[in-house]
Amino acid sequence: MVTLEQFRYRPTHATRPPSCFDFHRAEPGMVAIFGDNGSGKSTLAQLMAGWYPDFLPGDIEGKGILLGNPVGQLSLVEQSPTIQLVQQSPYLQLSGCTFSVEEEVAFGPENLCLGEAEILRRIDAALTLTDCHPLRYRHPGTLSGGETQRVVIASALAMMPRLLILDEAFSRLTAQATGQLLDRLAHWAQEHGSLIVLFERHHSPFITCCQQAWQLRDGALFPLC
Ligand SMILES: Nc1ncnc2c1ncn2[C@@H]1O[C@H](COP(=O)(O)OP(=O)(O)OP(=O)(O)O)[C@@H](O)[C@H]1O
Repeated sequence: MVTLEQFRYRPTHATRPPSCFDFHRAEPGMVAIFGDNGSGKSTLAQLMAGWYPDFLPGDIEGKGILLGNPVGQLSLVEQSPTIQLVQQSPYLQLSGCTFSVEEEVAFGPENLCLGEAEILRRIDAALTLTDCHPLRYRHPGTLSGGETQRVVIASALAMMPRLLILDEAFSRLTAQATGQLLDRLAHWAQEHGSLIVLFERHHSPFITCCQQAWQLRDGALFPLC
């Protein structure tokens, strides 16, 4: 589903040599990439989410394939039905143009021009998985950080992506909420034939839910399991 072979990304005006990535995952499931602050996690997450070149200007080298398409071939809009990225700051990812959590989660599927019944089915499933049903009629602007983070994850799930990238997407959740959500996401990935890639600083509790893991260090990925 994702292959990077001797893949290098050199940002415009880079101040350090480019990292060189080797990563391969052909099966659905949940995997993780760990790295310290400044190791390049978010940049790699954005590359895997198809942000090059629209939001990641620069040069690439090597082989990079996302869901069968070479990195940089499709625009972000073309990739949004199949690839979703959730980042660390949830407030920056709300659409800003909806008046309820339900509308917020419906925003993506509505843009896919799906029928009403399918949109409602997706909203229900996403709200259930993320425990967001009690928030359904709340204005997104009134939510806490943790609630907003769960709504942003629900919005990504409602797109039913084949590749879901979660970049420190649990930072505002309690340990208990994180554990429960990880279990559910691991099941969801298997059930839908999707790949979830977690980007995190600490191994625990993430590594135990993942089938494969890598450490991002000194500009390269080292397999952990
Ligand atoms: N492939 C690369 N080549 C050159 N510079 C890079 C590359 N990847 C990342 N950088 C630069 O390194 C810095 C840290 O990158 P990034 O934000 O991706 O790391 P991070 O691990 O997500 O950090 P944090 O955990 O602190 O959020 C940024 O200034 C980024 O532009």
